[in-house]
Amino acid sequence: MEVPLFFVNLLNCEFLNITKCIQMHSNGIGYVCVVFILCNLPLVVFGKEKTKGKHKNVADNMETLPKEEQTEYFTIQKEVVVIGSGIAGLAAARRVASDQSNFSVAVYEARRDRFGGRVWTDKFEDKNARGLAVDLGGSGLNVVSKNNPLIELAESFDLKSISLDSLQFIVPWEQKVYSRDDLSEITNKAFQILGKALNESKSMKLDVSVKDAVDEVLKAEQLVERPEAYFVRCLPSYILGDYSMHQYKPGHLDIGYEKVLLDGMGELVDRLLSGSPDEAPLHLYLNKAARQIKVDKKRHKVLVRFQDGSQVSADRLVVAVPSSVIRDGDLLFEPPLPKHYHLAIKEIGMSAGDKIIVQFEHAFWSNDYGVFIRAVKEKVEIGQLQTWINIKRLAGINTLASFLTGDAAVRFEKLTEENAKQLVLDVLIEMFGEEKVLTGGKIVKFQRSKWVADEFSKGASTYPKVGSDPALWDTFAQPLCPYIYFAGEHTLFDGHGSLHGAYNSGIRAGDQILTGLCEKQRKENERLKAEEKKKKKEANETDSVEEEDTDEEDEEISDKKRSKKDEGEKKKVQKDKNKIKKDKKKDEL
Ligand SMILES: Cc1cc2nc3c(=O)[nH]c(=O)nc-3n(C[C@H](O)[C@H](O)[C@H](O)COP(=O)(O)OP(=O)(O)OC[C@H]3O[C@@H](n4cnc5c(N)ncnc54)[C@H](O)[C@@H]3O)c2cc1C
Repeated sequence: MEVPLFFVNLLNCEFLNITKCIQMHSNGIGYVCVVFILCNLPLVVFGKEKTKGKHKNVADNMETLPKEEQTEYFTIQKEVVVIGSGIAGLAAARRVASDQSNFSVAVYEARRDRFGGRVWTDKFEDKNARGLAVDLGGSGLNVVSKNNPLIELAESFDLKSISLDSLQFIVPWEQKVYSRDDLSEITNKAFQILGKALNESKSMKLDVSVKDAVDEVLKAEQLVERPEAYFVRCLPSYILGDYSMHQYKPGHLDIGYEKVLLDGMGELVDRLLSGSPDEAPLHLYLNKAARQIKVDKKRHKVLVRFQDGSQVSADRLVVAVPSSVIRDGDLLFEPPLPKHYHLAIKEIGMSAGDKIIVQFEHAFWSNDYGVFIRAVKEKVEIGQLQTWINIKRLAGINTLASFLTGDAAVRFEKLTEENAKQLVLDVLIEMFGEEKVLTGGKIVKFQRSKWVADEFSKGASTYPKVGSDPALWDTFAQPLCPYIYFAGEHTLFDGHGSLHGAYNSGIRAGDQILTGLCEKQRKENERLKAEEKKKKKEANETDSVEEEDTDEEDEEISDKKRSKKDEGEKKKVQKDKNKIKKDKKKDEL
């Protein structure tokens, strides 16, 4: 065999030349196996003896295939790389791993010490902590969403879920506390206000924020100082300030997140990684922050370069990092993302949101309620520690968890640990009174997230800003065929900003790869093109046939004309002959 030429071809991944090279020199002796390590193909098997089936005459067959499929023809397993080990990335990887005979999959995660992304059951400080008591990221499973597969998934993993029930609404400056029937009257009225705001905004062409639309209704109906007004102003969509009223649906953000897992949401992502007993664990690489994604058309691969200088190549890539990471150019694409992807990522809102968890020596709050909501008066307090979850009621630990949303989260992240703790105490004193809070003793544990400052999340979750269109989210539902696929809560509108949305997007990306969406689309495009070409050709042929027909018709016409002319001429000749005869007779006479 012409060894140097073979290697030149191998280095360039010129499969067609390699096969020809081997065919020329193997003289039909058995099979030749080549491991295309350089080209990152797992195994290629072919031979001349095999007369039936796929490998009968490889070189000839290959020539009939498009270049891109020449690689695929030989590849037994396609390599899939997933960037980002949030719930979306893990769902995509798990889905792809379900077809092990055709795909191998590996997940690369930027963080050094954990996976799960915005799901973070932080057991670092207390390894024996009940997961729920240390959930610093997404934890509530939406029960009103018809599209929430996580409830069933948690059940299949035998994870116990519990419901947050019994709400108490506290209006501190009025020293009023509402619960049960009183509260359901307030919440009903609050949602009537929202409904009115929604209807009025729908009649307007221009979109407005939930906040502005609600404020308008409150002002018009003189409800500003009513408890239902205080309640509606506690809703996250109001707090965010620029949440689109046109795109508003209560279940997206404000209601339904009532079920939590006793062992924490981290347990669910653990199971996605490790799999059920009959599944193999996923391959996960931590401390691998992707920096650049490069499509290598020559090799029909996509390369991922990491911050540490290493790189991997893959046949298919799932990008499951938060939208903010792409928006800020922390992950570069070569060729660059198409313009409409950039536009979408810029227009999609990213909320600021955080959680705090505080454990006391003793519980000083009532265990009759699962959730406490605090109304606020001052603008600066909007979104600041308004909703509190009673972990004691759920897991028997003297712990409360609370949230920061919008500007309040950004400010809170900048506070020192001491100042943050002090603010928490101040708020609790306002809600429950100093005397009671003092009975709680010391703070024994204080944990908080900083999702905005975190370079791998840069915020809590996506939401529709005033004037935005759901189609922005769906932009990322479409892969950059055939190499790059997207997953993440920011890649589908139905479920954006949620755990179930992230999960569903991962399953979608996995399915797009498994079912060969891009290949199908390419074939369909080719079919349409061929059809169009055929139609054009047929149209041309009809034109020329028509032309031929016209010629014949013309000929017919001219024939007729000619015969008429001939007839005319014959008649004239006859006439002339008769005249001559007559003249002759005259002359004879
Ligand atoms: C405080 C808070 C509370 C929430 N509460 C709820 C709730 O109760 N219910 C609910 O449904 N949703 C909730 N959410 C939203 C929910 O957590 C998210 O929608 C969901 O977790 C997003 O998952 P994801 O996989 O799309 O993204 P992520 O979980 O963010 O995953 C992306 C992954 O990519 C990694 N990454 C980033 N950059 C790179 C890079 N360059 N290279 C490699 N890896 C990279 C990140 O580290 C991360 O692991 C909450 C979110 C927050 C922050």
